[in-house]
Amino acid sequence: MRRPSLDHARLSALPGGWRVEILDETPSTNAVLAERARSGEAPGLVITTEHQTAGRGRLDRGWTTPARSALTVSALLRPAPSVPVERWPWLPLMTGVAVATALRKEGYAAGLKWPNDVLIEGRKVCGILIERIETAGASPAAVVGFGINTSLTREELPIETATSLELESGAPVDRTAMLIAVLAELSAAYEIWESDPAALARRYRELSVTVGEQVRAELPGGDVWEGVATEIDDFGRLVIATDEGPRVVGAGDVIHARLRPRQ
Ligand SMILES: O=C(O)CCCC[C@@H]1SC[C@@H]2NC(=O)N[C@@H]21
Repeated sequence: MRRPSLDHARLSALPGGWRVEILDETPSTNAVLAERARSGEAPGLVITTEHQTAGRGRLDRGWTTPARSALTVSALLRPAPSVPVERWPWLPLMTGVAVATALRKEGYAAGLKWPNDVLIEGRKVCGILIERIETAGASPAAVVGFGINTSLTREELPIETATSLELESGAPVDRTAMLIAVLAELSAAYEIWESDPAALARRYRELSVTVGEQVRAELPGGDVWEGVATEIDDFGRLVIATDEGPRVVGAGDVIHARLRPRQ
């Protein structure tokens, strides 16, 4: 059965100033939006597609999904120059807060695996990739990309520790409604990011499913640290109690010992 398309009409006038453009097919919504950002596009533009064929993932991985089986979305922000640059690393975590909050309001038991994977019952349902784009004559842009698996079947999942909303709920997902809900939460989380970083950190910590877990952190330089994740610090980094003492992780891949493959 053909999966339903996004509903242009319901996405045409959204609160928060979001302007949504829907592409039938594109290699990567982040790539399209980054190009628009470089040409000086104003914040608020959202690019989504029915079929992303060569999406970009974290750590140079790919992110490709069958047509109409996911929400593959990129939203353009241009933080005010008055926001300190040290707050930028919180943007991916902020996006995780927005997606997890939207999913929770829809009844999913969503949580955040550090830094910004959204999990349901230990399985990944959404990945997030933020790209910073320098723009001549304007403040730098953040391309906020997220991919939510909405109706992927078990056979279509890229890895056995992934899931989709429909696999979790057993019910069809209205992708248009879900996109509207996530954009509303993105507006709210962005406002908190701009005005009250401590409140954002509190919200992130409430949603974290990594703190308290036995984890293995694989760092970009090749180091591997194992231990219990003890906290998210004020810079959004993960602190791990290893046998050699506390270690602070700013970037890398974190694997939960208890991540469960779908049976
Ligand atoms: O590796 C991850 O977990 C991050 C995946 C991010 C995928 C999204 S889908 C929409 C946007 N466009 C891209 O090319 N990537 C992001």
